[in-house]
Amino acid sequence: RMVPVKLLILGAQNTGKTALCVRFITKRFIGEYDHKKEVTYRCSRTVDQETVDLEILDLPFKILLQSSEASIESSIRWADGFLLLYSITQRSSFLEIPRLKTLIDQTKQSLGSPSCALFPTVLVANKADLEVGRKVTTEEGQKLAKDLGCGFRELSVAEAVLSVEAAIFQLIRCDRLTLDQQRPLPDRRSYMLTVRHALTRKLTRSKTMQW
Ligand SMILES: Nc1nc2c(ncn2[C@@H]2O[C@H](COP(=O)(O)OP(=O)(O)OP(=O)(O)O)[C@@H](O)[C@H]2O)c(=O)[nH]1
Repeated sequence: RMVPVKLLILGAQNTGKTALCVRFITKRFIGEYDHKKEVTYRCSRTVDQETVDLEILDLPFKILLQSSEASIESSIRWADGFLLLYSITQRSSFLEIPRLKTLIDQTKQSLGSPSCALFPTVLVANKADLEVGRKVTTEEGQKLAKDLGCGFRELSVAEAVLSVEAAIFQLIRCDRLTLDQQRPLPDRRSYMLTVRHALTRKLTRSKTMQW
């Protein structure tokens, strides 16, 4: 694939969007960030023996709130796949997810895309290390992901780098699958011919076996 895969990370304030991006790019966990602006991270990774160029856009929640609808929509239109983040310690961030998913679906559908299955999305439940402060169960996360038709991962950006990679790789694999589905179907006539040839061969063989 020549063009980079473009991923957009969305979620409520303090869910760990920037921490996740930085973890993925640098493999390090950095607790606090001064900047609160929109950042696009660029990198290359090997996924299933294939090099993939990536662009990951981190939209801080404040910017999301202040932005005009048009500029959020243009970020959504730009993206090939979405990571929706909430924190297991912040119930309001979990409740924010369906609204964000609806925004994605409406924006993509307004482009004339036929189905929401065409927009790979993974729901990420972050801060799994803060078990004592848990406000959203794993089952609730799984159920929401199922209802919204997304993948699901519960992880801790603070504790594990591999699970962050796994979540992003899952999204890239979904994206690839989507591209495969969008490939044109084989020509109907040549397909019918293939079936006819296969049937003829089978019939001839069974006749030979019978007689
Ligand atoms: N304990 C714990 N803290 C985390 C984890 N991930 C992020 N944090 C902390 O959560 C806070 C918010 O992280 P950010 O990455 O700035 O969150 P954000 O979603 O980018 O926030 P906005 O820019 O406000 O939208 C920071 O204090 C992080 O150190 C995690 O897995 N575990």
